[in-house]
Amino acid sequence: MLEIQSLRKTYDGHGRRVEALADITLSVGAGQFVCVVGPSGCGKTTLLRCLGGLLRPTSGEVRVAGATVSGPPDGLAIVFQEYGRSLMPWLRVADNVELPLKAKAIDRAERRRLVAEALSAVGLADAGRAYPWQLSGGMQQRVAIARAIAFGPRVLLMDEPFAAVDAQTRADLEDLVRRVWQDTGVTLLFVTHDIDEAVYLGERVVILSSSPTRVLEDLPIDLPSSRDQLATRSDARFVELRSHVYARIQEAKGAAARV
Ligand SMILES: Nc1ncnc2c1ncn2[C@@H]1O[C@H](COP(=O)(O)OP(=O)(O)OP(=O)(O)O)[C@@H](O)[C@H]1O
Repeated sequence: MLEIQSLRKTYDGHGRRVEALADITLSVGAGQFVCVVGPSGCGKTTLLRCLGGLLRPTSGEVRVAGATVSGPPDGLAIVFQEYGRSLMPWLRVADNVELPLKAKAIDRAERRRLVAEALSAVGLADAGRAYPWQLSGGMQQRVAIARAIAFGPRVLLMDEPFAAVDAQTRADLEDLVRRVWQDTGVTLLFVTHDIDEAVYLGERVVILSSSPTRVLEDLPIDLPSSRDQLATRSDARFVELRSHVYARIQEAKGAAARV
């Protein structure tokens, strides 16, 4: 479903040249849940932006569902970290969730049904008439997730979506995303700097190197598909996998420091 071939992205400007991505090759099959981790500043957001058609690669190719990405692809939704900036403060919650649906050829009754279903899936069935600023940060992020679900994407990209919420809310949102993935069969690429989160959520964890950024390792997560915040995180295999990812990232940071 997602094909990234020899992707390179260099930013040029104001006398500063940054090679954000050196050479990334990666593919994600339909319905897979892949997490991407890497040292700070290694280009995780740049990678998602190239996939979402928001940035043009310097070279290489990105394909979504077989088509080369040259602008935002059909059937692709993105959830960003800054929920505060991604929701329209002057629109009620239900209208925020409905907004992207207006671009689709579906009638108002069906749109309303999809909105109600998505809000109920994220536990906000009774918040439709509230304004985003009347909700807590975790609730606002759930609205952003509801908006993505209601749209019915084939591909969902998430860029550190839970970085700004408290630990308890974060755990609830992680389980919510696993549930949405299992219920909808959406292809999910989830960027995070949190190693535990990546191992807990994904079927694979792709570890990126420091700049110049490449794929250091594509690690299958052989944990049972039913995950639980307490049982999974104390499982010996979970501890082994997270230690492995941690060691690889430390190694990458060490290699970068020696350059
Ligand atoms: N618009 C831009 N113009 C110039 N340089 C940029 C731009 N966006 C990102 N960069 C640079 O590209 C590199 C990768 O940035 P990016 O935000 O993709 O990394 P990241 O892995 O998501 O970072 P973090 O883990 O801190 O969120 C950084 O060195 C950053 O300074």
